Amino acid sequence: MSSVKIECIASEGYGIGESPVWDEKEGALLCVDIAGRKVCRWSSLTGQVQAISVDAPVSSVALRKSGDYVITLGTRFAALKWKEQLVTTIAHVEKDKPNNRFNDGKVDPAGRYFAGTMAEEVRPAVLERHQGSLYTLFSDFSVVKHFDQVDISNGLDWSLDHKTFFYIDSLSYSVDAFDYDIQTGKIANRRSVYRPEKEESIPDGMCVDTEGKLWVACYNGGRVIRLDPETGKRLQTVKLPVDKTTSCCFGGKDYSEMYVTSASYGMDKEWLSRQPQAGGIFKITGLGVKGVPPYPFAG
Ligand SMILES: O=C(O)[C@H](O)[C@@H](O)[C@H](O)[C@H](O)CO
Ligand SMILES: [Zn+2]
Repeated sequence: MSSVKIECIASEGYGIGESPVWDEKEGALLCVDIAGRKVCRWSSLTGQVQAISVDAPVSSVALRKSGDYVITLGTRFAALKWKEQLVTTIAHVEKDKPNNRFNDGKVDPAGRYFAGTMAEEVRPAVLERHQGSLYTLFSDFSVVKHFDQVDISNGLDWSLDHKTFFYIDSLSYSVDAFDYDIQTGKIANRRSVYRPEKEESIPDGMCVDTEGKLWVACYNGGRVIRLDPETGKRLQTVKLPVDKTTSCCFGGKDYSEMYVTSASYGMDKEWLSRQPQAGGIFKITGLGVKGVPPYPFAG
């Protein structure tokens, strides 16, 4: 058995840390602070975090084939040039829903950017229900809506054979799967592959490992769990020193390390004093399993 080690690599006290993505070229971890309206980059070489402030809640970040990054910002897909600190809008959805914003997003193996929306929260997990939708941004900058009626659009990733799309609508308390057509980007045949136990609380961000198993960050559950989407069984639980674990990705050397983001938004003083690392980024080593490199947006 490998020995699992957990380290807080940045105690930035993010409001809602989210969307960890390994940038191999930079040897860095990208992530966002949704509430703090920042895109952040932690360098594994210096241990320092650089941040770019933006003018709306930024909920996900992804690599881009042509270099730099793409982000979901408010209800927009946008391009981010890091050095220039320049943000330009690519596409705008839900102009008629001023209380909505994008939430989690990720690029599929063919370079399409998937991201879903939600109503802004009054406090964690309290919001107007069924306001969100799931979208795809294609490389030609066209946008397609897959479905609506989403509460909190969250964790997403694809199976190793690209035939299945995994998705979480947090308040449905279910990890779902769809058939995936990698040629067209279409999804079909939604079903549940896992329902969290009570102490796992709210399923949030998610990533796949090289054995095709799913890792899900449990918001208010203070843990990441490893699931077998074929059997619906939980294989492993890794507890973290903060309750609001939001998302996870693999990165580092050979993608053998796991990075976990967390939130502090909605915690009172007493809770924060018990969990001073809330809103920090954590690195987990010794899991004995590797991850899949992130796909860059093709546009
Ligand atoms: O990052 C997200 O996915 C949401 O924006 C967060 O606010 C929390 O995850 C949510 O509160 C959990 O229910
Ligand atoms: Zn999330």
